[in-house]
Amino acid sequence: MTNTIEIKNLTYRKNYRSILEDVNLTIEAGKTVGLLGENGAGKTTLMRLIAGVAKGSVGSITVAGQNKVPIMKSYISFSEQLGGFNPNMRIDRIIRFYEDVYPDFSTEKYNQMAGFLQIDEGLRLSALSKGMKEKLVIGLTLSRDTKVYLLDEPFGGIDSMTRKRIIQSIIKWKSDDAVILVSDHYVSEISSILDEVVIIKDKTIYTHKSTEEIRSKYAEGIQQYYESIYEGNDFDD
Ligand SMILES: Nc1ncnc2c1ncn2[C@@H]1O[C@H](COP(=O)(O)OP(=O)(O)OP(=O)(O)O)[C@@H](O)[C@H]1O
Repeated sequence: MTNTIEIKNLTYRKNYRSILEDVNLTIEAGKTVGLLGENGAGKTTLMRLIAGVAKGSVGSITVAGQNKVPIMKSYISFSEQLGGFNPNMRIDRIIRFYEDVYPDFSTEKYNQMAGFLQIDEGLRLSALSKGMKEKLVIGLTLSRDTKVYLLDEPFGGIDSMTRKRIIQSIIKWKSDDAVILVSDHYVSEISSILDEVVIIKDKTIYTHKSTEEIRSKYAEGIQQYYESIYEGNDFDD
C-alpha cells in the first residue's frame, strides 16, 4: 500500500505562539480517517497546512509523493467555507466556477448529490442557512476527483437525517485509493465509515490507530475512547 500523506517533524507557530509541535503522520492510500481533538487543538490548522493554505511551517509534508505546493494543491479537495465568494452570487454560478477552475470537478457527480442535498441552485449564497451552506460545501468538495479530501467539521449544522445519508454515501463517492480526512467532535455518527482515528492533543498527534484496534481493545466505542484520552487515560500498550 502506498502512502498518500506523509508528514514529518511538522512544527507550526503563528504570532510567536506554538500551534503544532513535531507532528508525524502517515496515511495510506484509500483510508478514511477521523481527525479528532478539542476546540483549538489544531485540526483546522493541520488541514490548512496539508492543503498548502497555511504557510511558514517547519518540517515536511508530501501528498502522493509530491512536496511542491502547486502540485499538492491539485491533489487535494478542501472543504473551504465559500468565504471568497460574493454573497450575492447565485449557487449555479458557484457551481459553474468550480467547473471552470477545477478540471477534475464532475458536474454529474454534483448533480447526483444535489438530489438529497436539496439546494436550490437559483438562490444566492447569502440566502442559504448554515446547514444549507455546509451541504453545498460538501457537495462541491466531494464532486472533485482527487487523491485527498479534507473535510473540516463538515456536518455541524446539517440535520441528522441528511447527515446520515451523506455519511453513508461518502464511501460510494470516493475512488478506492482516495484518502478522506474528516474532522469532527462527535465521532459516533461517522465512526462506521472510518478506517482510522487520529487524535490531536497537546499540540501533536497523541494517537493514531485503526478503528478495528480501538474497538477490539476498548469495548465502549470510539467516542468514549476519544473522550477518555482527553480525560487523561492512556491506552497505549
Ligand atoms: N489566524 C490565527 N492566528 C493566531 N492563532 C490562530 C489562528 N488560527 C488559529 N489559531 C490558533 O491555533 C490553535 C488551533 O486552532 P484550530 O482552528 O486549528 O483548532 P481546531 O482544532 O480546528 O479547533 P475547533 O474544533 O474549535 O475548530 C488555536 O489555539 C487557535 O487559537
